[in-house]
Amino acid sequence: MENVFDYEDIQLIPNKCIVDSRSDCDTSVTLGRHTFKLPVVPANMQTIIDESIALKLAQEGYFYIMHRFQPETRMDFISKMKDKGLITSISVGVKEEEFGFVDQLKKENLVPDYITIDIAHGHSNSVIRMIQYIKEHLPETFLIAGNVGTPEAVRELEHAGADATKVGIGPGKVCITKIKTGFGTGGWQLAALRWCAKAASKPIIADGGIRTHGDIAKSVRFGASMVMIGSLFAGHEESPGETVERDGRKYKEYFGSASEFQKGEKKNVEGKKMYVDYKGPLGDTLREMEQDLQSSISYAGGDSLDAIRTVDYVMVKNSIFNGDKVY
Ligand SMILES: NC(=O)C1=CN([C@@H]2O[C@H](COP(=O)(O)OP(=O)(O)OC[C@H]3O[C@@H](n4cnc5c(N)ncnc54)[C@H](OP(=O)(O)O)[C@@H]3O)[C@@H](O)[C@H]2O)C=CC1
Ligand SMILES: Nc1nc2c(ncn2[C@@H]2O[C@H](COP(=O)(O)O)[C@@H](O)[C@H]2O)c(=O)[nH]1
Repeated sequence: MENVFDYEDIQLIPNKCIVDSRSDCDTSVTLGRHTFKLPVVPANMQTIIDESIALKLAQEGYFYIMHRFQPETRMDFISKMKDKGLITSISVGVKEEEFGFVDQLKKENLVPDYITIDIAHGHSNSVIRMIQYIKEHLPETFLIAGNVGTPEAVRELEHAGADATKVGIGPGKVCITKIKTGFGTGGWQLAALRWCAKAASKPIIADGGIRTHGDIAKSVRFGASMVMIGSLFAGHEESPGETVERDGRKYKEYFGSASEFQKGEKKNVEGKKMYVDYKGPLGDTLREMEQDLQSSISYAGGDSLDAIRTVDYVMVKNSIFNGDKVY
């Protein structure tokens, strides 16, 4: 790796605009058999998504991935979504009982449209075994596997049968993997995405480290088909986390999936908890994301996401905010 950079080190270079209004720009993206309004998916974390947010997102044409931290509710969730004719998208782990869960899905013919294997260190035999098992028993399901941070890992998971890979180890806002283990893509997530995307033959989901809406366009430029976001989706009215009030201001909790709060014990903790500003309704953020991305497309000189994928860029080395604090 020669070029190491992150989101704030990059600016995309504008091209001549071909639309008369930003609303003429189409932000939709196809992943698997379905097309979604935005190339963005809220993180499959317990303080980011729950069943009612999943329902709202699916009804409104956004991609979602339900988390895996209430495993006993997953069958019922899939049934309810299927009854309403909505897309089903869930997460699994790799422990022994998850193989039984896959068997149960097959037996009851509750085949999810999307399954995400959600593991910290996805470049592992346990993940490869799970990919092979799901592909054997639920071949119709679009399978996302992660997380990884190297081209070798992308190639190996694709070769095992994954339909998409998720890139990002340690760049998350509530992540402490980078501090506790010394490993990961924290601090160079955008460069790692580029490195992985060059090796990929299937879609890549960039996961973690998104701090501004412009980072979504940058992810698309560097090879992402979809972008997974936690912290920017935390703190909404609908967000599952606890709400607290301090000095007249509202905050909501956001904790890591490998935090003590999620695990209920202090073992192999690689995540922390924080409180983020209350942000109001989720719909407002989704709308603003869409408008900002439409504007990105217009600056790229096109009318669809593809225009962003080939724009030129410059490296500005940590200077684009000139010391301003954003978000
Ligand atoms: N994207 C990221 O940077 C990170 C994300 N996370 C999130 O935290 C959650 C928990 O992740 P995870 O701990 O993987 O899931 P689990 O706690 O479900 O662990 C899955 C299995 O993998 C084993 N395992 C976990 N980490 C390693 C490792 N480094 N080497 C070998 N075996 C390992 C575990 O055993 P054992 O516990 O005994 O080792 C367990 O058997 C997930 O939602 C994940 O996305 C966590 C850290 C980083
Ligand atoms: N190292 C850890 N990473 C975690 C944990 N829980 C979730 N995550 C990852 O973070 C992203 C969200 O990142 P953000 O910058 O948008 O907030 C999420 O999708 C996971 O991949 C954790 O406990 N430790």
